[in-house]
Amino acid sequence: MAVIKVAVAVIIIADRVLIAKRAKSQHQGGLWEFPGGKFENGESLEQAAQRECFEELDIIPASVEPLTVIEHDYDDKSVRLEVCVVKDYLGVPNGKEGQPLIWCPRHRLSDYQFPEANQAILKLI
Ligand SMILES: Nc1nc2c([nH]c(=O)n2[C@H]2C[C@H](O)[C@@H](COP(=O)(O)OP(=O)(O)OP(=O)(O)O)O2)c(=O)[nH]1
Repeated sequence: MAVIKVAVAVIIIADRVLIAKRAKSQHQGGLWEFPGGKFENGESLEQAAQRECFEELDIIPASVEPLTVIEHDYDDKSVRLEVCVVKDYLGVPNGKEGQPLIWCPRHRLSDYQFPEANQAILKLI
């Protein structure tokens, strides 16, 4: 199975993390996620995270720090999540694709359901 390479941005400001709800129609739909999406040709993690944050949220990350890489096989897809932490950005976050957004206190993240691959990220933040 081809591995889908995904840039994932964990946006943390004042101990709150920005999470978004995936649309029902998407892979892993209905679950909460960290903003991000598939890499385009030749992009670095910083470039992909900046593009996805702008496309999905109307913000431009100003600091992008690599956090980890997670490889995970779902039944129907294999993903490689390249995860970064964003501690500063330009703009005001807005769910441009109609996706619900929540600034979740870090200690409340366990109240939300994330895709299985995210468990490894949740342990690190
Ligand atoms: N963005 C994001 N994707 C995640 C997370 N956890 C996780 O397993 N994924 C998986 C779900 C999808 O299979 C893949 C991301 O694909 P996507 O559909 O969001 O990417 P995209 O916005 O570029 O997609 P597209 O609709 O433009 O095709 O990574 C996460 O926290 N954030």
